[in-house]
Amino acid sequence: MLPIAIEKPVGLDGPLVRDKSHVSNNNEEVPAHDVHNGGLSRYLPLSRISAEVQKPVSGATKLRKMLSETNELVVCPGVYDGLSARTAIELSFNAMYMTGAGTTASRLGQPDLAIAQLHEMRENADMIANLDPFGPPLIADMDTGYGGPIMAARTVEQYIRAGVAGAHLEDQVLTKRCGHLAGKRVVPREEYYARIRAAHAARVRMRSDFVLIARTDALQSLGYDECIERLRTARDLGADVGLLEGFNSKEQAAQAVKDLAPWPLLLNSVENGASPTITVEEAQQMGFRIMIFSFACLAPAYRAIKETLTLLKTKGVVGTPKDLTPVRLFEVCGLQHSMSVDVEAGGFSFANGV
Ligand SMILES: C[C@](O)(C(=O)O)[C@H](CC(=O)O)C(=O)O
Repeated sequence: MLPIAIEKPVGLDGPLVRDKSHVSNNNEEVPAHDVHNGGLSRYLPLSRISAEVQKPVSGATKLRKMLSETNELVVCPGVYDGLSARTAIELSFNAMYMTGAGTTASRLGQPDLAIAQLHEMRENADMIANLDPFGPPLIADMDTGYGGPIMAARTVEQYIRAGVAGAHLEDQVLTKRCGHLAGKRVVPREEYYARIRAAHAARVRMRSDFVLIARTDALQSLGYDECIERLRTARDLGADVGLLEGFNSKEQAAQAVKDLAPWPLLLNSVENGASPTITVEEAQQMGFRIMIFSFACLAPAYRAIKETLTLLKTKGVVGTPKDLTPVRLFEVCGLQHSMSVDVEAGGFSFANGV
């Protein structure tokens, strides 16, 4: 189900090469922040580049290999903008998830109700997926595919060109809503299958390792057996991974893994949503292969912003911790790399430091 296609690596062929100091003596990856004091730089200076240095591999190929060559659970924090993605990269997560709910909230200030469309989603995913060509692969939300089969295919093509490693495609009606809200409606089986066929055909045409994740939201209205039927058919139509949205219980989640084995399943963890909280360890034991935490960044960001703005409103101060200097925040966003680009090019912008 998960063969590795031969694919031209996505990323920059030029001077951006991975600093070998990230690899320890026993060949294990050393977290970037341990090496570079804040995950500042993953790139070698031009002067240290030689022929044998590692080239970037596409996120799609990386993700497919994680699924086909290991038994690990791929843990993906849900990121929604540049800073949350940079933070996940700083902490050396193996993969990331771009949440549609978070993209809609942060870019449009709107709820997760089919308001963000393909161009907003693609643009956000493109930015996040390309922050670090050597970084973690990005799984993205592709909702309903934003139309019929033609749009589902177009979405896959655009996501692949943007460097997205994989995405989930669901069976809700086009006027969809967050999977953890009541009142969801799904399209008939054949309409869903046409979306999946179109998405799979697009990935084959693009000769990409893009990981197609079939999601069903049918549990609420049609029940568990219908979900298993839909996912089995999606698998047979070429989907690489399954996602049953909104489990009612831990037992049901474990049962779905068994019923669809050995096909890999993704678990969407939305704390305080429709499903019980399942820990990474529990998901691992159940046999899930990917776990996304959709609200991992969005919910705490809202809380922190609100607390800070309340302080500003009531006390007239912001109260930023002393170590959170502007330089520190810019470092998270690749300041050192930007500076090295200028210096290597003979620029003078940083002759007097920053
Ligand atoms: C996974 C999801 O599609 C997302 O956008 O992150 C949402 C998350 C949410 O709104 O709770 C979903 O589960 O539908």
